[in-house]
This record gives sequence, structure tokens and C-alpha cells, in this order.
Amino acid sequence: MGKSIEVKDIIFKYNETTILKELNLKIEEKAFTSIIGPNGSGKSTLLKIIAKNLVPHRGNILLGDKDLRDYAAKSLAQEMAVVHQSTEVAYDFSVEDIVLMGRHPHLKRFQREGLRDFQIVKEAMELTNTWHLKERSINEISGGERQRVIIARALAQEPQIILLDEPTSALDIHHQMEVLDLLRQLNEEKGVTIVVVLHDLNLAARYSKEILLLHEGNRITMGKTEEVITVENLKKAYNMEMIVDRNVYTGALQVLPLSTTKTSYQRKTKEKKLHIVCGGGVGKELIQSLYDEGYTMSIGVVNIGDSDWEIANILGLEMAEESPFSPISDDAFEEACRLAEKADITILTSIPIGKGNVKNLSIIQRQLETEKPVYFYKAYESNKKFDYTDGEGEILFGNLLNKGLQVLTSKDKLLKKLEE
Ligand SMILES: Nc1ncnc2c1ncn2[C@@H]1O[C@H](COP(=O)(O)OP(=O)(O)OP(=O)(O)O)[C@@H](O)[C@H]1O
Repeated sequence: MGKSIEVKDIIFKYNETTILKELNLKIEEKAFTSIIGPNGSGKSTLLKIIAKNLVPHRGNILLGDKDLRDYAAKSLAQEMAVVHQSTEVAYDFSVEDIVLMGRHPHLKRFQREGLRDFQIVKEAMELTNTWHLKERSINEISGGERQRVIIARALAQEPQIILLDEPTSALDIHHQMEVLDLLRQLNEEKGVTIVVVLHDLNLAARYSKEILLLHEGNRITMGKTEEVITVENLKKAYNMEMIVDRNVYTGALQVLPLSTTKTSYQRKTKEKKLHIVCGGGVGKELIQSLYDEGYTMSIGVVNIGDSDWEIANILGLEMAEESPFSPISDDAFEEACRLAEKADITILTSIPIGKGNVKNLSIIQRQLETEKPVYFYKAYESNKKFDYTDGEGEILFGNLLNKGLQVLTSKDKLLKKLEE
């Protein structure tokens, strides 16, 4: 049976500096909890306290209903395995010997490992893709391989709880996903509680059921992933603007940090004013780049809540808005035309055209009737279908090209054109 972890009124200091400030939280059994927060917020310290590697100055930890202080090292190791950040190993053990060490909490004094122990070790090594390394020295394999070996040792321990501090930091993208998929599998199929410190917010959002967000030793919030990964919470912790939306392929929440280098006071603003016709997240990177370049912009028509709308909202841009998931109304259309008229240049992005937003092409048509430049920013060559109107969009778009809509196929070309 798994056990919950309850952190009660924990205060922890290094010398005179208070690192964790009266922290309270509960991680239920079978949870998959990520701990996130900026550098120095106390994530590793908290993990070490839960692992009983550090003793708090005040407060206590309950594992199930028993105080952590009442656990002997061996019985704690039967419940909980820990994968620390630094995976350096002092002695020249073979990889298999290192993983075998995971069996020690289950052996009696002087008892040798039996067949079952070797089987468990082999299984753990196969799951972590390390079996082929078994005879190599732990100090003569790569950092990423070593990290997977240490995870194999934790699995061989057959714990109900696994604590991991940045287990993916030395891994390439393939192995990052492999490790997190494995942790998810252990969690879902065997009910193992996973508590993992992660820096990568996108991985945390994709894999966790629950997230604890720390900032300067305080808990900003803890809850379901959707409740924690919000623009407001991330801003409080990381002191920067981020966009949060859902990945169109995986459906997972994703975080796009906006540039920290060009804060508003460092930005040199440009004279020219642009109007961007975008939507569905197609324009967000362009909007950020143009903003960093110093352009004043308006956008629309966009639906409220769409990720293009979100970035424009954060940057305080003027917008012609429509209600979420609603077709463009006449009022929103007129507002967008008014904004485009005020602009020096109008830019159409590669938006998919549906019945709801086909009016956006009419904004471009109107602008083409003026003397002002109008560009189509086609960020990538694609044969992907863009017309979902049964042909109307394609005809309208063809008309725009005939009327002189200029196509620019890279951001550099667009930026150069804007400078003319
Ligand atoms: N051994 C130590 N002695 C003194 N101070 C320490 C020690 N270890 C950590 N600290 C300090 O405690 C604070 C919290 O450190 P901790 O490693 O828990 O943060 P973290 O959130 O895990 O950071 P990171 O994301 O950089 O790994 C930091 O200010 C750090 O400098």
C-alpha cells in the first residue's frame, strides 16, 4: 500500500538564511506531482527533506500516519527511492552492481542477492534502456546514461514512492520523454507515487497530474496542472510574461515564455504602425518579433482567448475582438477595418480560413484598395489545406493576389520590407 506524504509547518535554514518558510502541503498516494519554481526557490531542499537527507529546523513530515523521524533508513528505503540531481558515483562499480544496490533494502544482513533480485534488476535495466551497459563502469558512461542507470536503481528498489530531482536534465529529448513516459507508466499501472522536480514547464504541464509552484521558499500554489499553469501564477513565480495554451497535437498545456531581453523601457519604438490579421495562434511568434523590433501594432479580428489574442492582450495591443468561438460580427469587422486604416501597413498571416473568419480576408481587400502596403506573411511552404469554406476562401484569396497582395516567405524578408 502506498502512503501519502504530508509536509507540516516546515522551516528550513542554511546557516542564518531561511530557505523554506512554514511550508505545508500534502501529496496523496499514487500522485504524480511536479515541483516547479525558479532557481533557488527551494525545490531540491524540499525534496531532500522529504527524503530525510536534510533535517528541518521546525515542522515534520508524515509518511502515511508515521513521522519520518520514526523510520529507520532501511524501512524508509523500502518505501521510497530517491534520484538526486548529482549522479556522480565515487567508486568504479559496474552498472549492474549499481542497480543491484537498489535491492539492499530488501535483503537481510549478509544475505546475498537471489535469482529474483537479479530478475528485478534486469527488468529495471530493460525499462530504462540500460541493460546493454551492464558490464561497463559507472564512471565510463555518458551523463545521460548514468542518469538512466540511477533511475534503474530506484526502480529495482521497488518503492511505492519515487522522488526525482531534475531527472531529465542530462537527457536528450528522446530520453527525456522515455524517462517521463516510464514514470507515468509506473504511476498509472503500478500506482507508484512520483514526486519530481522539473525545470521544463512544458514537460511538467504534459506529465503531471498535480503541480507545486514554489517561489523563494513559499508555496505560490499547489493543485491540478490546469489550475497551476496559468499566466498569473507563472508571472508571480518567474516575473515574466508567458503565454499558456494547448498544444494542437497532444492537447497538453504548453507555455511560451515571452522575451525578457526587450522590456518596455529598453524597446526603441518605431514610427510605423502595423495591423496584423491573424488568429488561431498563427500570429503569436510574429507579433512577439515585431513587438521586440519596436513596432506599434493592432490586431484583429481575433477571438477572445485565442493565443494570438492572449499575446496581444499581454503586450497591451489594440484589438478588434470577437467572442470566443463566434463568427466575426459586422461590428468586429468594422473595428478591424478602422484599425487597419489607422495603420501604415497591413499584414495577413497564414490563417486557416473558415466560415467564421472569412471576413478577415475582406479587411485585406479593403486595404488593397488604398495606397498603403499590404503583405501576406507566408512563414513556411506548406500544402496544408487552409480553406475550410468549400472554396469561397480560396477564391477570395486568389482575388487578393490578383489585386497585388505581396507574398513574403520569411520573417527576414518581411522585416526588411517593413524598413523600406
Ligand atoms: N548547501 C548549501 N549551503 C547553503 N545554501 C544552500 C545550500 N544548498 C542550497 N542553498 C541555497 O538554498 C536556496 C535553495 O536552494 P535549492 O537548491 O533548494 O533551490 P532549487 O529551487 O532546487 O534551485 P535550482 O532550480 O537552481 O536547482 C538557494 O538560495 C541556494 O543557494
